[in-house]
Amino acid sequence: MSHNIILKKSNKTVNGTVRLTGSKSECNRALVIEALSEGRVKVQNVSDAADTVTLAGILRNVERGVANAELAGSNHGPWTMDHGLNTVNIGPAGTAMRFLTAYFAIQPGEVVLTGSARMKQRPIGILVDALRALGANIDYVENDGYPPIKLKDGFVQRTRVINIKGNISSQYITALLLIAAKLPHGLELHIEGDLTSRPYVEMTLAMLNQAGIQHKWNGNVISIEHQQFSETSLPVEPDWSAASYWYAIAALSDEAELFLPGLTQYSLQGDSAITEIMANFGITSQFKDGGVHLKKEPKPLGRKIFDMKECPDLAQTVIVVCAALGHEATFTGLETLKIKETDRVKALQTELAKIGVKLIEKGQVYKLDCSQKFIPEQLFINTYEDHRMAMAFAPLALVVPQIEFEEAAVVEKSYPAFWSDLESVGFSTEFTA
Ligand SMILES: O=C(O)C1=C[C@@H](OP(=O)(O)O)[C@@H](O)[C@H](O)C1
Ligand SMILES: C=C(OP(=O)(O)O)C(=O)O
Repeated sequence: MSHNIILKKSNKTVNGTVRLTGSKSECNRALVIEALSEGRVKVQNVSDAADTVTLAGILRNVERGVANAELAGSNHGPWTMDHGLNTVNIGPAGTAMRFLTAYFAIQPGEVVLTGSARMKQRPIGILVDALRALGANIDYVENDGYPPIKLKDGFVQRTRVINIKGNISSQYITALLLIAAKLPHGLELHIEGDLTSRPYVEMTLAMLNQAGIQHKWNGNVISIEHQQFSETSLPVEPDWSAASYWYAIAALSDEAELFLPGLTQYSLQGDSAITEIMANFGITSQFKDGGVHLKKEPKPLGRKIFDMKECPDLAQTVIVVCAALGHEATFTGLETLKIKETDRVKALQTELAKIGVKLIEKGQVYKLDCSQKFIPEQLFINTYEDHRMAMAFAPLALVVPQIEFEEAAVVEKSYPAFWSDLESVGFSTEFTA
């Protein structure tokens, strides 16, 4: 049953402490590393993001044995039995889809990996081509280049050198790096062209390193030899992408003092760049007491050019804040937004039009035009099955008296407590039937 949610805030002051769930990106890497490590690596602080819960459930079931009749026979949860084959449904979880493709490619047994309707439109051909070149047997079940895919038995490594395009999704590269140390001949990954979302690749290598896996990165070549994981635990930091919505709330408030425990200045998460971005909107970040304190300072607005290539998940947050403030900024690095949970560029354009703001595409550059901006009494925001559409527009409730969001549960993908956390600092929420 789906419910919308109505969000209001009667004043523009926001104070409080918000404990964010673990990073979905860190946690999904940690879970795959744990599964590959044969019991050596343990994850600490597992996130309750739905994407992570799904991935953890699948890996737990693999550990218990793919042929487990009870699980395979059930139509509930991620496992179903379809024409005698195990079908694993990862729903809308992009990283889980990509990481599991590499993971299952080198496991014994046959599995069909599928996902939500949107997942079937999110490309995976670059990763499948790379895995096939390595020696995996993979078939497309419906459309070439897209899930669902059938991962068959009989992986035999044919080469250690793989060329891969870097400009579509870094998740393909992470997926390959995660399995690299398990490959009998290791992996030498040659990244062709630009590398998008680079901090996510750095996060992967840093976490592998914490788990005892060494790498070399020279120019565009990353290599990992066949190696054993060491006995260790992988701690997961709270989610900086989730923190970005609190920075946006602070930016649209008159007065804000927020404490986000557990976040660190030298994070593995590239989205910690939100501290530097939001300094342009008068938000100071002070790292003390084991977390970050945000404070709104009365300052003129700062820079007007933002490149989101290294932090694409912050794009919606920052664009909505600029729109709300009438800050006519220019954005680059938005290319990959079109293949995420929805076409985020189109979704932003449609929803911003509801406050008279245009996001104008000129080749690789996007410009906000706020000349016709207006603040309505009420707003209805469509969310397109994209958690970040809901969360990025929620801070607007500091400016618009009442906002209704389609499908409140959409936020569960990465931040299940989002609405209750808003309530805890004085927003009012009401679910509609
Ligand atoms: O590796 C990861 O954890 C992620 C990488 C990014 O994707 P792309 O590399 O496709 O930009 C990001 O948008 C996504 O939310 C999480
Ligand atoms: C793009 C995202 O996730 P994924 O690619 O893992 O579905 C996201 O969380 O913004």
